[in-house]
Amino acid sequence: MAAAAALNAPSRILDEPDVEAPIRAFAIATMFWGIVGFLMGVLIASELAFPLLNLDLEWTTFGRLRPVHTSAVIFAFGGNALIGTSLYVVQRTCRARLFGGEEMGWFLFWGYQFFIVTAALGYVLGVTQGKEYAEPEWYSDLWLTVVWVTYLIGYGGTILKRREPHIYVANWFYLAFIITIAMLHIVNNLALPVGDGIGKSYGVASGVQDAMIQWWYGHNAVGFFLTAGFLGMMYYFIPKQADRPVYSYRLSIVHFWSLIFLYIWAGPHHLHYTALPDWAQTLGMVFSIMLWMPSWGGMINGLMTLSGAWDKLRTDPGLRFSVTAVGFYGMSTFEGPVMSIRAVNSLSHYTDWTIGHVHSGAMGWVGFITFGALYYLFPVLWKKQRLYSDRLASWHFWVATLGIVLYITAMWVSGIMQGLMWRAYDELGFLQYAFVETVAAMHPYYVIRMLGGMLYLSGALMMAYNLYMTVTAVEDLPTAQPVPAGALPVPAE
Ligand code: HEM
Ligand code: HEM
Ligand SMILES: [Cu+2]
Repeated sequence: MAAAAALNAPSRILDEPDVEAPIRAFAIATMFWGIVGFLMGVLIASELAFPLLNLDLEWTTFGRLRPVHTSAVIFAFGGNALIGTSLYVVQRTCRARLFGGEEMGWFLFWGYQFFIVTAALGYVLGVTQGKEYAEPEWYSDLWLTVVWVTYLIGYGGTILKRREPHIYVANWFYLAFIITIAMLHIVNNLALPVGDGIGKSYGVASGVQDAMIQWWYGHNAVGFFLTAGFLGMMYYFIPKQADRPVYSYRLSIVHFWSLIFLYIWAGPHHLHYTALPDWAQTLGMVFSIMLWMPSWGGMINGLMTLSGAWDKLRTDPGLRFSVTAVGFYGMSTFEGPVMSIRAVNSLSHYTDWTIGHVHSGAMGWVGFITFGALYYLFPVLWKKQRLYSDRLASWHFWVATLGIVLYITAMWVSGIMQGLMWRAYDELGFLQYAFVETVAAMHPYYVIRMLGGMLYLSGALMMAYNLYMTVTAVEDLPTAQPVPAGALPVPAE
């Protein structure tokens, strides 16, 4: 009950435009970086299909642009979505203004954009730590640490000064995301700058310890950035869009604790058949398989929230994105545990199967839950009566879904084919295929993936146009009349 009351708490105290202004900026930045990141994805997908497009220039090669893509979609698109929505959600569910106010919001906004730009510039110029998803060199890392600590203070401070006794579950997920990312970021980036320039450092760990720390980081970046944070989004926006309380509040708490407890141990599934001791690989595998359960618990909780409101899927395209996102979440969290089984991983590792798994989670879950939230947020944040065009949003939905389906089915086929070709022997015990033959066999699938990416990108462009028109062409909400105190809703205790 307390939870439902928190979710429906009146947001009148937040009506002053100032606190919302940085959140509007985060919403715009999410859209902007999303398009940049998807465009980069299409570009590197095209480079894999047609290597000529590398242009023979160091700045435009696949090797340098790939981290521009991954960082743009994860940290710029996903990060702006998470910071923006978390600041929106925490103020409403806590009935408190952002701790640190508008200034804090703007510092976070510009500080984070500055981090993104310094990191991306480094990649293009060849400055990198060479650690996947942790490529930025020490100067960008230090700056991000400052911004992130500010974020923790702003977010935590808002929870501490809340006027609603209960801490709604979405905040738990967001807080786990903020705290864990701080810990991962600091430990994985411990490094000593060397040389007279600023572009080089050595990490403090080496060998297999370094590998383990890197994949403890990498795996939990998936678990806490791409999963926990977006689950916070799910737990706030799906009930709002469906106009129903969370299906089971108790399940959401079980979901939370089991998920964060299990995720943190599963990192070694990225290091099967390496120098990492066998027992650690087995540990990672076992925890990954167990992770299937809380993941599906969360999926069921998200989907069942629609009980009695399924008809809304026909009329609310934003909700359609959110619910399909939860479906993709369920799919990728089933595929992940399967791939973590060592025998399966011996086939899938290093192949496009991994890339397909990544993108059903990334484009399907992370992308779609964010699109759903943006379609909900834009009219609310700009106080508009409605979305400019439901029809266009519907087009976005189908075009993007088709794009994902093309992407991941192409990668399943090419990945499994690639794995099988690598391990094929002839009757004399020689490898049956030269490596270059496997590369040639990938070509048609790389073209299909590129087309899938183009569809996904064009969907995002439709969204950008739709949201722009929502802000500029849709009538404002009538200005709210002050509500007499006696008419305020009271939580049912
Ligand atoms: C237009 C849509 C997209 C296209 C065309 C695309 C394309 C690509 C390509 C070609 C790669 C490199 C694959 C390889 O090295 O073989 C890649 C990697 C990656 N992309 Fe995307 N991508 C898209 C959207 C996204 C989104 C929305 C996310 C995350 C939210 C994402 C996250 C990643 C990650 C994490 C990797 C690295 C995977 C790994 O190392 O296993 N991508 N993408
Ligand atoms: C129960 C949940 C999950 C488990 C157990 C799991 C497991 C795995 C496994 C075994 C791999 C392959 C490692 C390798 O062979 O190198 C992998 C790769 C990956 N997964 Fe998942 N996965 C899960 C959910 C997700 C979700 C929801 C996302 C995205 C939102 C995701 C993103 C990734 C990424 C980005 C990689 C590639 C890492 C890299 O090599 O660069 N995973 N996952
Ligand atoms: Cu992992």
